[in-house]
Amino acid sequence: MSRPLLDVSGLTMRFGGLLAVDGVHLSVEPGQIVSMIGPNGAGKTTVFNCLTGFYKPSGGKIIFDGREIQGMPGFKVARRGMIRTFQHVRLFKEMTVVENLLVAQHQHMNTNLLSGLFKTPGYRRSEQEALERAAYWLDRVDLHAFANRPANTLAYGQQRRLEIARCMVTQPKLLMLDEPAAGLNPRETDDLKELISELRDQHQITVLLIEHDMKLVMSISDRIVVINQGRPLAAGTPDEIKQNPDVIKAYLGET
Ligand SMILES: Nc1ncnc2c1ncn2[C@@H]1O[C@H](COP(=O)(O)OP(=O)(O)OP(=O)(O)O)[C@@H](O)[C@H]1O
Repeated sequence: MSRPLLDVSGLTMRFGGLLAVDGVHLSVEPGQIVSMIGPNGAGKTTVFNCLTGFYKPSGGKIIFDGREIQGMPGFKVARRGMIRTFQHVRLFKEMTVVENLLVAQHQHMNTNLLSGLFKTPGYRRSEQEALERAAYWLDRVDLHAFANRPANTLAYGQQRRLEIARCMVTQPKLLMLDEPAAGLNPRETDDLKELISELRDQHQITVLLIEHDMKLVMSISDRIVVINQGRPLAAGTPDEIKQNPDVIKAYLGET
């Protein structure tokens, strides 16, 4: 078996007296789609926040792409290739669709103020590559026709797809999606499922997903990790998780 891209052990996050995440372990192999599920308030988003450097975990080890990253600031984690979306759409709403994709790449571009001021050949090359990547991903998410529209004029499902494109232009190693299907209609959810599968199958992207839509989770995931009250409850294939009595009791039984 290959080395996991992400290997989390004993992850703990305490907010005052509340142990929101308590000894979570998680392993994600390259090229897999792994879903994290659990009831509301189980600690899933807190795990995401710890992984991506938004929170400094109270304990535990996070190995990403062979390096320990626990406690590393978010911008450094992002530069190492761990990129996420949020539960609520966070686009630059007044900017156009394509501008959103260019801004995202600037943080990752190998240029500085001087090269930008003097428009050096290296800077121009980077700009050109950024534009080409933006065009490529706009095609993939079916938004090319909307490139020059302000992001806030897009339908909700399109904004969600733009967020994924915005992650993809930064060429991540791990794409983390926090409830990407929330608020989508069944048709948009199907499109999303197709897009995420395409990312894995055609672009070899590894995906870690938080999602409440069980139909989507069960059909798309290679592995599922279940968290309940901050603690790991079960991990396995969709079939194993569907049949796990603890999971049925804690989570699926509720729906
Ligand atoms: N910044 C914070 N300060 C204090 N408590 C927090 C903070 N963030 C999360 N919590 C608490 O940690 C617990 C886990 O919350 P979290 O949002 O991680 O759950 P979740 O599994 O993502 O839930 P949902 O599925 O509803 O999004 C909750 O009790 C929440 O109130």
